Amino acid sequence: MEIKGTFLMSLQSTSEYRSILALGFLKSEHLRSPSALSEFDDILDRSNSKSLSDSLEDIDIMYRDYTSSSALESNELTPQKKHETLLEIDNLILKTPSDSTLITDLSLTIKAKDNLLITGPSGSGKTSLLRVMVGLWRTGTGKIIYYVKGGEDAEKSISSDVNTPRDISEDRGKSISRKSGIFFLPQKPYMVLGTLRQQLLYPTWGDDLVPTLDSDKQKNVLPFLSNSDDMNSELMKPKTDELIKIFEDVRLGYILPRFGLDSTHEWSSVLSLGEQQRLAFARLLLLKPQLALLDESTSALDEPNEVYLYKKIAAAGITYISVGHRSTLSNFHDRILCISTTDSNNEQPNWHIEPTRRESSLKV
Ligand SMILES: Nc1ncnc2c1ncn2[C@@H]1O[C@H](COP(=O)(O)OP(=O)(O)OP(=O)(O)O)[C@@H](O)[C@H]1O
Repeated sequence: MEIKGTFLMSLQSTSEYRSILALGFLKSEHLRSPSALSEFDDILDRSNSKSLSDSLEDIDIMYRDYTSSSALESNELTPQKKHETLLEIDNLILKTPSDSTLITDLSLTIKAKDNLLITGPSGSGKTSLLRVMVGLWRTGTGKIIYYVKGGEDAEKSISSDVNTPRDISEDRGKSISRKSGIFFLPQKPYMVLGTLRQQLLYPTWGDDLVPTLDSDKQKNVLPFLSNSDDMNSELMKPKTDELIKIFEDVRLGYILPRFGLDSTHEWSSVLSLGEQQRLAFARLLLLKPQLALLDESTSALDEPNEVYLYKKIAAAGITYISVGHRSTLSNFHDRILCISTTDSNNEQPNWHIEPTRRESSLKV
């Protein structure tokens, strides 16, 4: 995964900026800070001059209600059933904002519990594909359709928010993403200013939190949220004993006696990257989204911890798509999407899908 610059500087186009706004990700507190404002001005100025990338933005992302999935293989319409279609990618041609083609004519369907690993050489476009899937990039052509609960409402909200950024309120942004049932975990998890309790509750129950945008280490993070609007209610908010259990579940129980749940620290400095990655999995296990997009999210973990966490999310019924280089990752996935670098002399698609061969002892 390529990570360069600050979070703000990593926004590549007006659509990224709008997507972030649409998700209510940037809080008004940040927009009031002079340095943040000037960074935003810079971004907008640069974005306005990016007529090339904007003119290339032709990838459609749609959210449909899961009951409309044509690929349902049973007559029962209960969500989360195995074989329920969660995602369809149709004839996707993925380009960078500077118009280089990364992936040619990709079509694939992801069904519940059909976990996909994306591999390929460095620079082939794995992270870019996830960027497109979460709406950060739209450069290229084709369609991405998510089948989620309340999909049609989510679709309407997204298109209107993207088209009318002035009208975007944080609440609307949050409710859109809550409906999406999709959660994106980057390699470097997003640490908010606050307590460990608040780290865990972010982003779903973290309405009072301030993202730490001032650190060079915080970037490229788009927390799409989970199950339903109800998730945000105080009633659903996890209680202290549940939070403690989740820390134990991701093998982070040992940090609680050290810090407690309610003291504030600069967590991106205090916790190792592996600990931050486990904390991000704790958020995932609290939210239990339908689909998780994992971009080298276990890269700083040793193999036993990686196996353990994948087993946990599989047991929680979360379907996932991972990007990663480690060969052991194939043990936790059903299929591999292999992307190769594009060759202008070859008209064949630069990708293929193959089943994984798993070591039975490591299967999740
Ligand atoms: N904003 C941008 N404008 C132009 N090109 C870009 C931009 N961002 C990334 N790229 C290029 O797109 C290509 C794919 O990048 P990407 O990060 O998707 O690769 P990757 O397969 O995830 O690589 P790695 O395995 O090293 O993480 C790279 O050549 C990169 O330089």
